[in-house]
Amino acid sequence: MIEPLVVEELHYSYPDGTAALRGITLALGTGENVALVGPNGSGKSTLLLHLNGLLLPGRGRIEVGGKPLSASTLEFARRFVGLLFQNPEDQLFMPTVGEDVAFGPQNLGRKGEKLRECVRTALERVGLEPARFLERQSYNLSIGEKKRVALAGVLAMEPEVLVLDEPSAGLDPRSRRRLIRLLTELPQTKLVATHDLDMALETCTRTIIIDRGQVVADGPSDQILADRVLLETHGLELPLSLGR
Ligand SMILES: Nc1ncnc2c1ncn2[C@@H]1O[C@H](COP(=O)(O)OP(=O)(O)OP(=O)(O)O)[C@@H](O)[C@H]1O
Repeated sequence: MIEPLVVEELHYSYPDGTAALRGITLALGTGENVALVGPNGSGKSTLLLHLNGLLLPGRGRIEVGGKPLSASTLEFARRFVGLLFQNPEDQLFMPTVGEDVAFGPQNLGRKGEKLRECVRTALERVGLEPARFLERQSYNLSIGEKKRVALAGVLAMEPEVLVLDEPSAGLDPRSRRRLIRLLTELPQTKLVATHDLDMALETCTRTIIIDRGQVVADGPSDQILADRVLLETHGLELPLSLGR
């Protein structure tokens, strides 16, 4: 069976010489929900940026939907993997919310009522009322609203795999709860980088810990996220729900 995401021995150093990834190997099965956790600077965002070709491996190999990621498969990979950036301001660039969410599906050939419907559905999924938000200017939104518009833009593309960088950061409690519900409902394969270990526990059956650019643990969330010693060794804390 084809695994939607495969990463083998991935190494990456930034141009200034910072070694951000030092031999990452992991694979996601179809429909799996996997949390990627680790302290600040451990390499989570750097790894995620590789998964749709925004960064290219220094060494190692990435397969997306069974195809090695390369210049000739980049377009396919960007359709297959929907990436939510850590900073929503890197993702929103059109004047209005409606145009931002429509941008991806429009590029895939959607138009007319089908396009409008897909934009409305995506906004509703992230809890933003289309009538209130479609004409709003993206740059005037609050951080939490921007994050939700950016997620709506990713969902509107209907990718096979969702790769989400800190999706709950900046969300108020009700929006966070809605996100958790959405993540448990969406059928896609998901890789979710997060510091929100309670959300990880609720939405992901598997958790991978990375520290200093290496995978240091990979297993069932209810074991990994309940292991106080393991978490503390890697600069993390027990989820609140497990009695920190
Ligand atoms: N553009 C860059 N140039 C040089 N070094 C960078 C750059 N971006 C990130 N780094 C470094 O690469 C390492 C990994 O950073 P990365 O952003 O991937 O970590 P992270 O796990 O996502 O952190 P956080 O939890 O704070 O979001 C860090 O040491 C960071 O300082």
